[in-house]
Amino acid sequence: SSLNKVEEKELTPLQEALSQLIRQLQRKDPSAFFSFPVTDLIAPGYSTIIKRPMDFSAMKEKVKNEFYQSLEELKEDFRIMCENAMIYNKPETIYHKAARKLLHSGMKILRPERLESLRQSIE
Ligand SMILES: COc1ccc(Br)cc1-c1nc(N)nc2[nH]cnc12
Repeated sequence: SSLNKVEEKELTPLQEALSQLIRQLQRKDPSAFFSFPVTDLIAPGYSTIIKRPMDFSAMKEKVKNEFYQSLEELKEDFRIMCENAMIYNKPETIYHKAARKLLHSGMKILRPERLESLRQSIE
């Protein structure tokens, strides 16, 4: 109607699939360490050490703005996000350990066969 100024935009099949994958991945981050960008306040010097910051909110923004052209590009961002935490944080920290655990569970969710069948379902 003319009242709702903000147009409801339909999600494409790719956006639907990407959003579903992000939901599944976020469930593997119960502490929500990866929900939002890491700030230099939280992690001193982070922005000088980490060249390609990534977090789930940035991924969702990229889905919304149709930045991802494939499921693989999401997998790459997910890997970068986990690797950033393992670069900045020492191995004995909870963040390094959480990132390692998240990476392993995420790679099962994003395993090639799974993405292949999902890709075929949205072609
Ligand atoms: C958004 O980041 C956080 C939020 C809340 C809290 Br408590 C910690 C972090 C955080 N801290 C550090 N050192 N490294 C990270 N890698 C991903 N998360 C983090």
